[in-house]
Amino acid sequence: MSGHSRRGSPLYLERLGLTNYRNYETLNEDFSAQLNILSGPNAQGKTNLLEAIYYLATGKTYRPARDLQLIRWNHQAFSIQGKIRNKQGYVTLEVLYKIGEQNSKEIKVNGLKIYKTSELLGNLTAVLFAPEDLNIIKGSPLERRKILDNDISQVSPGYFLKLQQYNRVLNQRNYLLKKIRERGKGFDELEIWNEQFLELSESIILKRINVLEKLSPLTRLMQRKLTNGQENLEIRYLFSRQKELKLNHDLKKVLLEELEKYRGEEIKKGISLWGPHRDDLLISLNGNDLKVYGSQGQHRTAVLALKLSELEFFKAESGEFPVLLLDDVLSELDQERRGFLLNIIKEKKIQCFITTTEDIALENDRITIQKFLIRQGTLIKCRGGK
Ligand SMILES: Nc1ncnc2c1ncn2[C@@H]1O[C@H](COP(=O)(O)OP(=O)(O)OP(=O)(O)O)[C@@H](O)[C@H]1O
Repeated sequence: MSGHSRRGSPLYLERLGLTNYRNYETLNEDFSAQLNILSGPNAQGKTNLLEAIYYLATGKTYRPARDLQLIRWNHQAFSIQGKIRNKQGYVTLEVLYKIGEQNSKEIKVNGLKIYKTSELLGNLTAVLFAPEDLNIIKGSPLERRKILDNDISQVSPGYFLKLQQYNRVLNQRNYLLKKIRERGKGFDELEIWNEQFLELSESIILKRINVLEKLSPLTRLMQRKLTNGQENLEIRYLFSRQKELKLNHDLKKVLLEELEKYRGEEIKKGISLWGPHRDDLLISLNGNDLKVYGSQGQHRTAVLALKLSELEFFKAESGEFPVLLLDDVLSELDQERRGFLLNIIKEKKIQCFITTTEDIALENDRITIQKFLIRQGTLIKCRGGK
């Protein structure tokens, strides 16, 4: 990596460049290391910009879209470039996606092509908070697992690789289970795949529980701070959506028992019925399942607490706070929570991008605010910052 060491300085995205990305034809902009406010009416490109930053951090979009759909309409390729300052010094990241006979994606770190997305991870880390994050509480188990998987992948690229391997093994195992159901053949092969399935399941679940045992106390603390000590938030790992798993449990034994328990049924149904892809998180407030008993406001506060604890988690794991992307959520928070959030951003020196349709007044001194107006994929920097 190039550049001088910047021990203790905050990580931030200094410059972002876009070419034919969503509704941006070209963009080349410098950002503040602290607060960047992106304001504009609906459908102008505010979320698209946050999405591009998140893409640079994770190598994929977080929205339900394929790479192909990110290319500006009637064009053949998109690119995202970022100049990042992190503990390594300066790092440049670049993603280029092209339509061709074989659609192709190229990622470069400091100008050098990398061949695995896992090598991109960790250069720029990001936490996103968007309105749809309420689904973390209300939505399917997938929404809750995604939090863990996305966060862990950013700080442990090895975990990201394990997830990719797991998905391949899972597909293969499902294919075999179906084959056995239909033709009654393939039992020996299944045993071989089961070995890998067990090994990967163990390592993924172990890492998730490990991280959760760090994240849960942080979230609990944040929730207490946000509610003047009134609410105790707890997050627990639910194996197969029902069994609570902790670090001190004999995971190998639990997994082997599950394998035996579902053996017949899996063949009958032709699909894997257990594994990390079917686990869940139980989020409870003062002992009650938040999804079932919580009010809308409690859901919102819990998600905020979770997001804030993710920031601390990244700091503890990588030594740096991530970039915080707040998509249209500030207006959803009351004055007190908004102040709490802004104070954290200021005190911890976290670079933050806030999108908004309203002109938000942020009564906050001692923080550098750079405002931008977004109009149809064009950024207009407001002079004087504020
Ligand atoms: N591949 C694409 N090519 C061109 N334009 C696109 C593409 N994908 C999305 N858009 C356009 O981007 C715009 C949406 O941008 P974005 O989601 O960033 O809106 P926003 O400014 O965040 O709005 P809101 O306040 O409503 O959330 C829409 O006008 C949409 O048509």
